[in-house]
Amino acid sequence: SPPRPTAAGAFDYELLLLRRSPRSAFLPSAHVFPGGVADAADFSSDWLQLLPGGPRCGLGSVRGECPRAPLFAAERPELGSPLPGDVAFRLCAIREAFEEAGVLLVLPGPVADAAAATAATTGPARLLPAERLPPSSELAEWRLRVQRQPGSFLQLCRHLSCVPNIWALREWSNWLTPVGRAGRGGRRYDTAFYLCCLGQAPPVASHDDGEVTACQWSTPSEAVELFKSQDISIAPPQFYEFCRLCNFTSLHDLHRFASERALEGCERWMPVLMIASDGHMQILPGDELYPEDPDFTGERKPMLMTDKKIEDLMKGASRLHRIVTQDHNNVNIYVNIQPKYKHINPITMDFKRGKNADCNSKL
Ligand SMILES: CC(C)(COP(=O)(O)O)[C@@H](O)C(=O)NCCC(=O)NCCSC(=O)CC(=O)O
Ligand SMILES: Nc1ncnc2c1ncn2[C@@H]1O[C@H](COP(=O)(O)O)[C@@H](OP(=O)(O)O)[C@H]1O
Ligand SMILES: [Mg+2]
Repeated sequence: SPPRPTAAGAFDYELLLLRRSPRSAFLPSAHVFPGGVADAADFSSDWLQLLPGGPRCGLGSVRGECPRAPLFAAERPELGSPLPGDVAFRLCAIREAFEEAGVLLVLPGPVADAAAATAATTGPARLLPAERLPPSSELAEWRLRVQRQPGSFLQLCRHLSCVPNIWALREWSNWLTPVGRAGRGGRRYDTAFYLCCLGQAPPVASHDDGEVTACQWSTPSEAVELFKSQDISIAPPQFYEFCRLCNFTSLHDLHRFASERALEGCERWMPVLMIASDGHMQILPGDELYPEDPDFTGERKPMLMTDKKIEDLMKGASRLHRIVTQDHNNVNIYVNIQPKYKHINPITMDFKRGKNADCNSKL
């Protein structure tokens, strides 16, 4: 989201947060980023008629030296899809943002080639001006149609002579639901988080009164404060990302960082739960307690149990990368390892004492 006048040192951008329905089967009432499960329509070969040619439809290649996360590495042609996963996931993210929040991230089409895509998306993105959009009642009808039938999103793009702006999204992180946190029917998510900076005033976001019951724009530190004061509930991945975004008060700096960093790809993180006598921890890769051979399916050792206290598990630990929960809103991130993939560590703070643990913290 966009620059806006603020006091010196304050954030000049806000994040779009959506409150999930209390009836959701997974994370009811939690605040999350827009998004959802990829649909077969996101992998349709029909998209190739709208997107520029080339192996990745004009997306630059990821040149990082570290291996690609499995979600991105999967050979889609072998799975029956002509579109690379990364293209389909971006189409899914843009479709879901339209369905859930009514925000339509598209560019006037056609986008001729990779060079045109790059040129159009170097700086923070812009949405279509109102005069390029149909009347709001017509757009609302399209939104319902897409909610019912995800394939209608392609028809909408054709109707508007537009292309989903897949190039505005920057690969940011990849979270796999811990085995011990699976939802109904064992449901888990391998979630790609993309970051998109908009160089304009925040667009109107409207909830769908179904899956989503409220939309709000908040700065990263406001989101953390709302969580601390128990005004909103958020899951560990979103909490981690809010604290990571707290490093950036300037949209421009965030956009530059995310654009350069995205070329490295990202690491898939599956937190491993450790239940202690007075709380629990989500252990992340790089922590000295992270298992060498984590149980990704839950068949062997879905979570670690100890009768030690959290304090004992923290004492003397040298490599830390963990999210520690002592009460539902007393959640702290401890990290002292070097981030991989040119990423940045979250700003950490000690919520219990109500002041920042990191003396450089901007929170
Ligand atoms: C799971 C989503 C919110 C998507 O749901 P939808 O398809 O829209 O119904 C996803 O966007 C998301 O945020 N995924 C992040 C990864 C994940 O699985 N997060 C939940 C972890 S549960 C957890 O850790 C609970 C806890 O320890 O408190
Ligand atoms: N009116 C409503 N109230 C609660 N949840 C709803 C809803 N309409 C849709 N959903 C849920 O939102 C999820 C779709 O999310 P997305 O498309 O973002 O992945 C589905 O969850 P399930 O997958 O648990 O059925 C669906 O049931
Ligand atoms: Mg969703």
